Amino acid sequence: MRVGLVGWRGMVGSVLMQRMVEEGDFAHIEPWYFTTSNPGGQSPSFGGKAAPALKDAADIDALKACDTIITCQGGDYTSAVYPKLRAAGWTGYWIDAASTLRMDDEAVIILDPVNMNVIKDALVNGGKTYVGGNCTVSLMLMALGGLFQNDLVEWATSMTYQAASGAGANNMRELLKGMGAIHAAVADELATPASAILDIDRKVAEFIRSDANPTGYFGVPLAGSLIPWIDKDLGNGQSKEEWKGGAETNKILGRSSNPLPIDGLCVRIGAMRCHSQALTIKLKKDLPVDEIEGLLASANPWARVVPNERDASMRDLTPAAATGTLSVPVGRIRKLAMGKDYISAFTCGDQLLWGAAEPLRRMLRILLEK
Ligand SMILES: NC(=O)C1=CN([C@@H]2O[C@H](COP(=O)(O)OP(=O)(O)OC[C@H]3O[C@@H](n4cnc5c(N)ncnc54)[C@H](OP(=O)(O)O)[C@@H]3O)[C@@H](O)[C@H]2O)C=CC1
Ligand SMILES: N[C@@H](CC(=O)OP(=O)(O)O)C(=O)O
Repeated sequence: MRVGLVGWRGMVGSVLMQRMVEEGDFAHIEPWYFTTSNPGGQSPSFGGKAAPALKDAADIDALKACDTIITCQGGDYTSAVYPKLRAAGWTGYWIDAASTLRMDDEAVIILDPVNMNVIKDALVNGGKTYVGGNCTVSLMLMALGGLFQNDLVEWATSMTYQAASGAGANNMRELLKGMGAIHAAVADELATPASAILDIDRKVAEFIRSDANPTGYFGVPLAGSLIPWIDKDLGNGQSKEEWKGGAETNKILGRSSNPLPIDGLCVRIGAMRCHSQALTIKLKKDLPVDEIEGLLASANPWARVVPNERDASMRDLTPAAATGTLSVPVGRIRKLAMGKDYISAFTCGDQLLWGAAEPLRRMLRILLEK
């Protein structure tokens, strides 16, 4: 299978290449690398596989020569190229990280540990367009698939703690610069054990609010603060990121005609690449906590139940523990005071792996093994 790779050197694309090398995917494909900035340049040789010189990512004829195209180039690229390619008669498989096509009828949102049935139905019916889900949605479903897949959820609300990486590489850099600049603003006082903590705090607050604090990418401070809005304002009090929680979850689960109410607030915090979320879930029936934990743990090999205990939660249920791993820890599961069928849960996971690159890579494998 000739596979066109677009966006391979970006942040999501780099994680995808890394995972494809780790899993030996390049042994099964003929890679053609595309670029928007350096046509004719030398292609990389991921997985030890040589490839022709970089092709122009706007060249429809070159794209048409691919059986499958995987793009992590972004929504603008998808909007510009995908309609032209289909209009030119291309019937290959399009696998995309961008949100542009997600809600189109012809597209399936891919998260195979959760919706392999939906993917297989689409393949049988000739579906050719497969799009990775929103990172927060995918991570929630990887963690809580055991409840959703067994139709045990009446409604759910998710309050998120989303990492800087979701906004892009430059935003990750800005977070780190902000952390460093805050430290520098009070470095002398920190080096002096006798200095007054309220003086340090006042200087930090002044610095965070000052023009010297780097805020060019986020628009407001993130280090030492948080941002309670992610993505566009839909004009009804909801952010687009919050809307995706309900819309995409229901589409992934194949129940757009009978949707579950899923909503919440999405918040950016100063983590690097792990999104966390705290959930309140109304179950359809009263289930014992150990049964719930069993369902979650057995739903897929990556959901890892963390016992609802202090030490285990502090050690294993954090961005620091989950970053760079495919494991999706889920814990803090307990009955809430509202009633026996109300539970809490907390989960976190690497938003560049299950949240972005991994479902694309696995979709390619599904096609190769078809
Ligand atoms: N960030 C995220 O968490 C998620 C992102 N996505 C989707 O993936 C898309 C891509 O996101 P992301 O990977 O963060 O985007 P990046 O900005 O990291 O990369 C996108 C493209 O920018 C070009 N580029 C320009 N300068 C550089 C540079 N210095 N280093 C690397 N690439 C550079 C590359 O194209 P070229 O080689 O052609 O020059 C690259 O493919 C998003 O637009 C979104 O649609 C989906 C889920 C999560
Ligand atoms: N919006 C997500 C990242 C992202 O790219 O989402 P989407 O693939 O739905 O556009 C975040 O900021 O954390």
